[in-house]
Amino acid sequence: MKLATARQMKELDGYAIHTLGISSLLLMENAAAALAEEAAGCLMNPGERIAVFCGGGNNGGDGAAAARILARNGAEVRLFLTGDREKFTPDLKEMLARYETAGGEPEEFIPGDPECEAWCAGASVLIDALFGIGLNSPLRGRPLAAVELMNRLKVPVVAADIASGVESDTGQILGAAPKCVKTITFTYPKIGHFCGEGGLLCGDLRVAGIGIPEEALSRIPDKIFAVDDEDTRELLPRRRRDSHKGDYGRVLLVCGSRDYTGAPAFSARAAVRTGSGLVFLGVPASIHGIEAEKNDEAMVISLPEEEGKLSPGAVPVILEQLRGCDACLIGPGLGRSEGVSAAVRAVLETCRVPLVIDADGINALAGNIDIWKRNCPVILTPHEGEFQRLLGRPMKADRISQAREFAQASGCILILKGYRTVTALPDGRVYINTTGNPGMAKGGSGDVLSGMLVSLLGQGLSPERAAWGAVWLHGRAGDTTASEKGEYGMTPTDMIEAIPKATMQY
Ligand SMILES: NC(=O)C1=CN([C@@H]2O[C@H](COP(=O)(O)OP(=O)(O)OC[C@H]3O[C@@H](n4cnc5c(N)ncnc54)[C@H](O)[C@@H]3O)[C@@H](O)[C@H]2O)[C@@H](O)CC1
Ligand SMILES: [K+]
Repeated sequence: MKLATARQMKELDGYAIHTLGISSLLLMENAAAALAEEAAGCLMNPGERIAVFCGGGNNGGDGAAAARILARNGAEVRLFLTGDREKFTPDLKEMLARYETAGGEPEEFIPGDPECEAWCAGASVLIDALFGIGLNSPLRGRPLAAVELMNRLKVPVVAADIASGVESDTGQILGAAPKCVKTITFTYPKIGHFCGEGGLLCGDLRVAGIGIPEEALSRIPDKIFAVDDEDTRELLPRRRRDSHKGDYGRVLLVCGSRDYTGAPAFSARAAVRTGSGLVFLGVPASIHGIEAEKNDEAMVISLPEEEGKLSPGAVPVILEQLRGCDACLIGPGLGRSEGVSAAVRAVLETCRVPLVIDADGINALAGNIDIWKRNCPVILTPHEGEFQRLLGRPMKADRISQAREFAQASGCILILKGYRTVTALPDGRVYINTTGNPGMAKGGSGDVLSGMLVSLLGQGLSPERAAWGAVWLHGRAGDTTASEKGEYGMTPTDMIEAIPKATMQY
């Protein structure tokens, strides 16, 4: 699902209005009709109360027009204004005039007014039309008081375009924002509906067309996406009836240390469950027996080690194993040592097939290995802590900008894990994941993801599709697990067991 930035939306609206000659008031009426329909959906009967909070921009204009439509349909509507009248946009002024012509009386919102608060407490729905994509500073004064009132009352809030106070391009809250049951957005969803706090506040999201023609819509570049069911429909390769295990990839996983015996098993079992033909798991010699015990399907290879971690002597064995493999994963549970750094460096320089570098593989890269020296597509899968170590400094911008900048500069695909994991591609495209839940926030989850990812790469998916596809599928397996076991008790092992169900739609 394509997303738009605030600037792109403004350019698109401007193009529709000034170049195609579509009336801005018509666009606003269309937006308001969709908003009114959603608000009316919250009523038990048409005569119930609705409070509409309008700001001084065109988002307020949507609210004013929706107020007129709802009142005409029999609702008991009050419209509260929070902006300075002198600064109202022309379209808001026109919508207020139409509201008055229809018999409505816009009121000034007075913070703390007991009569207003008591009336609003008896409403069936509140409409938040304070700010949309034009928000440019933290909420203060009357708009802030209106948001605080909305959050205090136990009345469902429906947002016009985006919850006011949510920054459209990042999802960050500027000052405060209402918790909404529904958001009705126009033309394209925005990043702020999926990322950051904004993703938690918008409630059910509906996207309404407001009459901007197809030819104009294509002006928004295909750069930012929220991955949805539609995008992943054809994700996995078909398994032909006459195929054999060689058709589903040989993958090499280099993982584990004496202190981390779970990570290799999570990754290897996840790769098996995601459909790999052959999984080779290279681990330090001292845990070979443990891993062999844990993994029936994977072929466990013993690697030279020192004190439970890979030694430089492991490098030639790993490189030998790498030959003939279709994809490689290095990192989960390796710990930190000279041998680990040597192995990561050697694999990076030698590998000719897609390479996933995760966890301690990323830590080994931080500061001392040049990731530009490589001959294969590289996918890095850090969480925020690992990412900052990789950058060598704290993140200074929002997750999306930071991830995109890194992917473009390094030429690597970056999967920045966390709530709404971001996959950034070297060409500037960014995919925001929509699956997953807090039950997955447990040690071992990341190892499951990297195993699924290397499996998809081995099965021949392009590195781009494998990256955002594995993240989505991993979240889906997590969601299936949470629905069966609950978020508290679910484990990475449960998630691995849920991968088959998560892949069953294909
Ligand atoms: N023709 C169009 O452009 C359409 C616009 N529509 C609506 O218009 C919205 C965008 O309208 P605007 O660009 O007027 O912007 P907004 O209505 O989002 O409001 C921003 C206005 O308030 C000011 N402002 C920003 N942050 C503030 C703050 N923290 N405190 C006080 N004032 C602040 C800004 O200077 C700006 O004038 C969309 O989100 C959408 O709801 C829809 O009606 C569809 C068509
Ligand atoms: K709003």
